[in-house]
Amino acid sequence: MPLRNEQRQHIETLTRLSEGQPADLGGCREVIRRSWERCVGEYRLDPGRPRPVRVLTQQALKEHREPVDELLHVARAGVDQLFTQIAPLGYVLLLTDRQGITVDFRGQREQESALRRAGLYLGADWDERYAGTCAVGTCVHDAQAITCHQSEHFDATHISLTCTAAPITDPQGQVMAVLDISALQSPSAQESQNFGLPLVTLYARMIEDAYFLHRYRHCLMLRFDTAREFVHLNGRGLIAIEEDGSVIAANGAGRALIDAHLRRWPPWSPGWQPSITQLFDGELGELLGIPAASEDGIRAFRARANDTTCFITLVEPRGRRLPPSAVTPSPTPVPALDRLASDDPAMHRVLKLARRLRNEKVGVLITGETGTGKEVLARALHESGTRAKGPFVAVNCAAIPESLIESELFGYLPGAFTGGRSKGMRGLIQQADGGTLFLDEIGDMPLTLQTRLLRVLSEREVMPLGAEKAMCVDIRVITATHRDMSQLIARGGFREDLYYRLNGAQLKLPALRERADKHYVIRSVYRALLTERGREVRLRADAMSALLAHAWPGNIRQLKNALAFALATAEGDEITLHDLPEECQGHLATAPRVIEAVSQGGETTERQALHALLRENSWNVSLVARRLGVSRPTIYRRMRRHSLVPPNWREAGSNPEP
Ligand SMILES: Nc1ncnc2c1ncn2[C@@H]1O[C@H](COP(=O)(O)OP(=O)(O)OP(=O)(O)O)[C@@H](O)[C@H]1O
Repeated sequence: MPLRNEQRQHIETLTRLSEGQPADLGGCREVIRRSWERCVGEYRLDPGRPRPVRVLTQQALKEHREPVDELLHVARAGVDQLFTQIAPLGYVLLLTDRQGITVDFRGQREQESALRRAGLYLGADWDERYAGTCAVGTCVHDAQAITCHQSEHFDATHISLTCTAAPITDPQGQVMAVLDISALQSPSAQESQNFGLPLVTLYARMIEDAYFLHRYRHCLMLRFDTAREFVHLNGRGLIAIEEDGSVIAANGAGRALIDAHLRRWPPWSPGWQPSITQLFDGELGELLGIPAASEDGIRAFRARANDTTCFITLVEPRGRRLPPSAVTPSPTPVPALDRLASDDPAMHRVLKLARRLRNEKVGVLITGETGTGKEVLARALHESGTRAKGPFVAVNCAAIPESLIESELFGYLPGAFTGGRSKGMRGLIQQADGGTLFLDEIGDMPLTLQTRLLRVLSEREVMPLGAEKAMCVDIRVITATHRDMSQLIARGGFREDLYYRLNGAQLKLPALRERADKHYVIRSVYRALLTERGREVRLRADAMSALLAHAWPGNIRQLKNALAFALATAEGDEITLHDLPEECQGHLATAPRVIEAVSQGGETTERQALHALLRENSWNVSLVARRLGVSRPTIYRRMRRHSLVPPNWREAGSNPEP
């Protein structure tokens, strides 16, 4: 067959390359250049002698089809579906084995002879060693998806074709087949093929997963994704396990998670594999109990490899149910604590520890951003323990002026100081006798009082002002802070010995934006507000979506305020997106910057962000507090910390006051 002009030019370029002469490879992609070098160097292919297409005999084809028979069976639906999408665009479909032999094919009958001549046919050999650089062969070699467009093909016979291929890997991660779409003609611009790569990759993954599910259909399997909505439909990760939690096999995403785990915790012995309870932060009984534990059969767990939240469903072995003994019973219910969360992994850990601590006397320090529910958790701990019948006294150390905090906490006898009540006062510590004393914002407690508090804790006695004799108290102390206590201790602002006394155990509440059970939190806060108001108002899906998407710098407090605002202003019997405060409707810019700055611990950035927000809101502190979802005193405190003074106060020469 006479060669066309562009074929002659192509041969010339590749011949120069093979002879080590300078060749014009301008714009040639690295992956293609490496393949060309393999063709001339390793495979000794001669660009000057284009090779005819090789199609295997029926018998030889049968020998190639047999080992992949199971895959061909499972892949059929995916192959047909992909072909219906690409056929109208003039493409054909090839499924090859790992040697590049076409073991399944879909194409247009009316083009049969042209397709056969081009090698787009059942039995055609697309091994790089024979056919040179091509999508299938190069994909097998590099184990990655590739488009080989026109003159990127090595052999001049193929330079009018455009082909895109993606590997289908087996559970060990080896290429077992290749899915390819090809066309006889196409526009010369490579960009015209941009649609192909993601499409073929998607179908290759679907076939890979269908094969995995089929192959391990008699095993227990975990299917996971980072989006709850996709888990059942198209969860990316699949891990087949034994009933004892050891891993049998995993698909691509599952193997990626295992690899990330091994990178974080390198194994002590070669070939060691983490078990499922090492991969995910949960007990085996919790993982095996997923179907019974949630309405949608999905539960969130933390992946230890990268600390992300994974939503997991359990696929039970076909025709076999798990024996009930495999599923450990859920822990004894503790309603006061249980209602605080649904299936957020971080909350799950907090509540598990809280359950254990509820009747212990150890000091509990609750940390977390403002509004995450530290006081709510402290109260739940109190209500769930043996002190529930005793008092719960909450003290916000930041809200009481420094001059009063001592008398408030310790109390005083009549006449102890001028200005005191004539009958004296029982201090808050004494008021908590037999119950729980909750000291919020403990980091703001003045140093002198820290010393006195330490004495109360070690001696279990309190000495009111003006008293000569100490009085016994039986209190459990729970503290909370949103400040970095180690920094505060390093700066000398907090006594280290007191800190260790208070911090017998730490419960760290996650920010609302990080919680996997946001939906549950929104629903329960909303339900509580409706009950309080005795109303029945529906929360429409658009409002719920905006609430789920919002960053909630002020956490649950801000959420509660936003819902209360919507309930107060909504006119009909439902809350829509437009009833929510403007900043929750999806275009808030400044507020998250403030909270980001805070969470990154950047004082300068926090100052700048807060300053910008104050200016933007004409120094209206109430408005800024509402936008950030924090209290006014919190804003005043931050303004004081950063020496931010409103212009009108500067003129009057006064200080910001809460
Ligand atoms: N699980 C919950 N369900 C319903 N409401 C909640 C929940 N958690 C917190 N809230 C509400 O959110 C608001 C803030 O809660 P709380 O005062 O406990 O937070 P905090 O972390 O102590 O805040 P701060 O750091 O500002 O002291 C309160 O109005 C509380 O009622």
